[in-house]
Amino acid sequence: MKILSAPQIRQADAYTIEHEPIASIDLMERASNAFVDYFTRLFGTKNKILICCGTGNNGGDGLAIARLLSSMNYEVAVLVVRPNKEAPGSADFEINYRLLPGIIPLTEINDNTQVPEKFNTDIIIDAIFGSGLSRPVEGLYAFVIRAINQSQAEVVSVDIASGLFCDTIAAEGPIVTPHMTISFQLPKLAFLLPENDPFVGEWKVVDIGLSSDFIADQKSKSHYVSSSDIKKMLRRREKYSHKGTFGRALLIGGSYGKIGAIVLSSRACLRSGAGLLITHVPQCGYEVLQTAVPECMVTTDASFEYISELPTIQNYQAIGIGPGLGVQEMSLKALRELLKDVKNPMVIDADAINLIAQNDDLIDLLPANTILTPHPKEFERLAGPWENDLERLDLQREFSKKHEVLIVLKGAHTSVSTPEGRVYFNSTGNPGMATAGSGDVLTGILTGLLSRGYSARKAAILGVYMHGLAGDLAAEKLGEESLIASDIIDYLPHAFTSVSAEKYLIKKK
Ligand SMILES: NC(=O)C1=CN([C@@H]2O[C@H](COP(=O)(O)OP(=O)(O)OC[C@H]3O[C@@H](n4cnc5c(N)ncnc54)[C@H](O)[C@@H]3O)[C@@H](O)[C@H]2O)[C@H](O)CC1
Ligand SMILES: [K+]
Repeated sequence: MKILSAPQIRQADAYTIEHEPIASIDLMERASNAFVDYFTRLFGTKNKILICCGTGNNGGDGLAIARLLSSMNYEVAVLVVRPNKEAPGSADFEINYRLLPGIIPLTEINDNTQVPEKFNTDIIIDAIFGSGLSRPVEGLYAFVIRAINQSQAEVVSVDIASGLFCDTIAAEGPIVTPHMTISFQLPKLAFLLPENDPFVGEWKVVDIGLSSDFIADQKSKSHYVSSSDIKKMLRRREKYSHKGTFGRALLIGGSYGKIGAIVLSSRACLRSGAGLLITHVPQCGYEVLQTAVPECMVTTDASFEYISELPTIQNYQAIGIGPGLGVQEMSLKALRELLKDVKNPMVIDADAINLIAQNDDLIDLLPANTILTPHPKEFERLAGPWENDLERLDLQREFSKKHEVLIVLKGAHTSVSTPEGRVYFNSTGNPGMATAGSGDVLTGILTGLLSRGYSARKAAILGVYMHGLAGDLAAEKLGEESLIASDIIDYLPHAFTSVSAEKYLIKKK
């Protein structure tokens, strides 16, 4: 799913009106219906609702929502915020103003003294500003937003929290801090920047039927990975296949006390479709691996405690290195040797990333399309510091372009950047996955998918999605608190089948 900028959304709006064609007021009605449809699934008629409206189209939505909810027996009141008494609202605001039934209490406020001290309501629907915000909020609007934020009510924003820009980090000036945002058609970039979290809350995108042709034609550097994107990517295991078909994977890692990391990667790699896996570990890991992962073959290093040399690396469709590796001098030597020789698709994680960050010569040795999987601290070691999330995103994009690698920056909405400068935000995963070994599992999945023949871009997007989905399925059963990395592996088969089963059903029709 593409992420469009506020100006692109405005154009999509205008294009739909002209080409569907549909009257702008009818499109507003459709959007309001879509909002109400989702809202009423979450909140019953027992709740008292106050709808705070600006006088643009976001406010117009608010008025239509008020009318629709009232017709469904919700107890609704409307507050219109209009600093300049004489200024008319947008055309569609004014139409919906006239359509507002008399039974809905309507208050208009024009200056700060009229802002109620306390909102006596269960839910506030925030429809002051939407995607048309053009400058930070001040004056009367600021007063109202502060009052909304201080209220005890549950706050639901229409399209986007009032005061938040669609395409960037939070501006100065007050911004609504909603519990939930119900947004139209496409997610906004602002929803995916962690520091905006207080101004987004939970969010849901509802379809309002903007032109799919127009959206398909738009250039966008940012994408949000949806389950339908994933279904299109997933390959079928062909009937006449054998274990060689799915490729040979090599994992390198582990050190004394950290053999568990490479065990997790190995198990995840095999669960992600690799045909054959060879895991290279220091000698101390031999029995552990053979016992914990009987399906993988094990080769051992000359060193007992650390990786100090490489096995042969030819004939592998994918190599993953890093989990549990450590940053010993001898392991650095082995990594340097690997990078000098390697032509295979590769995944680089954990201490292998730290070693690259500490040794400037290594980054240029990475083959094009290598996947690196840093968490933010590791990425900072690689690419330097940033001031805010938007800067971090730019840095990630630039790093990928400059070094022709894919960066999988781990976190909520893990972002995958490609050498073309595109960024794909993941839509699965939960806070329970912030647990030891979760990253090792991801490295295994990515290596497995690469060995299976997926391109680096597809392996990264798909792997991150499946990792998150397995974590979500595990959390559904086990809860987030107790989730451990092994659970993610245990639920990987369910993640793959849940996506592929739907896909094949679609294919059969
Ligand atoms: N996405 C769609 O296709 C649809 C969106 N709808 C809704 O329309 C809003 C966007 O409406 P718009 O009229 O363009 O802007 P706003 O309502 O967000 O703002 C109104 C108006 O306010 C002025 N303004 C901007 N910033 C400030 C400020 N800081 N202080 C004071 N005034 C400000 C500016 O002139 C704006 O134009 C979208 O979010 C949806 O809710 C449609 O209903 C359906 C189709
Ligand atoms: K809003």
